[in-house]
Amino acid sequence: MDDPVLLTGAGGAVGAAILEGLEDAYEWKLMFHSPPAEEPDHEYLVGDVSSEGDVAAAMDGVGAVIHLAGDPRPEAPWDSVLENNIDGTQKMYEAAVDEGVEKFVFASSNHAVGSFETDERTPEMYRPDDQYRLDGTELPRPGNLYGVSKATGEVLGRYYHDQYGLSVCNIRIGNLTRGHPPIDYERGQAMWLSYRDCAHIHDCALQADYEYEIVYGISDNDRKYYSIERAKEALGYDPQDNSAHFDGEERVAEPEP
Ligand SMILES: NC(=O)C1=CN([C@@H]2O[C@H](COP(=O)(O)OP(=O)(O)OC[C@H]3O[C@@H](n4cnc5c(N)ncnc54)[C@H](O)[C@@H]3O)[C@@H](O)[C@H]2O)C=CC1
Ligand SMILES: O=C1O[C@H](COP(=O)(O)O)[C@@H](O)[C@H](O)[C@H]1O
Repeated sequence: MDDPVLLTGAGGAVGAAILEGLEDAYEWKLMFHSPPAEEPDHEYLVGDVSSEGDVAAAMDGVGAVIHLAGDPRPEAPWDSVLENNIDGTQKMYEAAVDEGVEKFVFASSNHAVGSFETDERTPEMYRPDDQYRLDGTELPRPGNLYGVSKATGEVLGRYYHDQYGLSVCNIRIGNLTRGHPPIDYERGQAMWLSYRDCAHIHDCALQADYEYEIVYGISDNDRKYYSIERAKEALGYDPQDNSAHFDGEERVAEPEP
């Protein structure tokens, strides 16, 4: 990727993981919602993804997009997800087409499929010996309006891929936490995404050749109910971390060489 890569939501947690891992790997153009506390080392702008003008300015001159900006709260109300997540994502896609962007990577979520976690399947599906897997070919099944907005983002990508030819990768991100997996939270450990695996999967999504993909963005956890096979096949994802290698905050095993 020779052209700059636009990273929206650059001031957030996922943005931090990506920038920490890939700081020097790309020419970044960062979009913040409010002025950053410290002057970034990269080109940046402040704007809102629901503003056509801000989005056009952000998209100017970029060859690829990682779109993270939005309301990330599972309990977010409809008004907010409609404006920040759905309308914002549609404006991003429209501007990406106008700019002739090649690749669009969208931060989807485990919450797009949250209703697969039925009373009958839980908590067993969160455990290492359970074989239940979602693999990205299933239809969305959101458990909240935030999940509806993420499923809608995936469908917007399908439309812009089919009608305008953009390469689109939807990463259904699990639970990103810094340093160690969530503690006393089986579900969170099953969908843990470490900071370095988060940077790596986004790197893969910028480098690989694909048409339209939906993949799960989790580390290679012993506990899992999301398959990472498609991310491996389509993107060359090779995660290094596993929530089973931790006892609380402590790493108790190293990744396999
Ligand atoms: N952190 C996680 O474990 C997961 C995150 N995601 C998704 O990844 C993306 C990033 O999440 P986080 O970094 O955790 O959230 P965050 O809240 O830390 O970062 C989101 C950023 O987007 C910005 N933003 C919000 N609305 C905006 C708008 N209208 N225009 C411009 N910027 C706006 C916020 O100011 C914030 O800096 C979100 O789309 C979220 O839904 C999905 C699954 C799991
Ligand atoms: O999509 C998201 O998912 C993570 C994990 O979900 P949770 O229900 O286990 O909290 C969440 O932390 C994050 O805020 C959200 O954007």
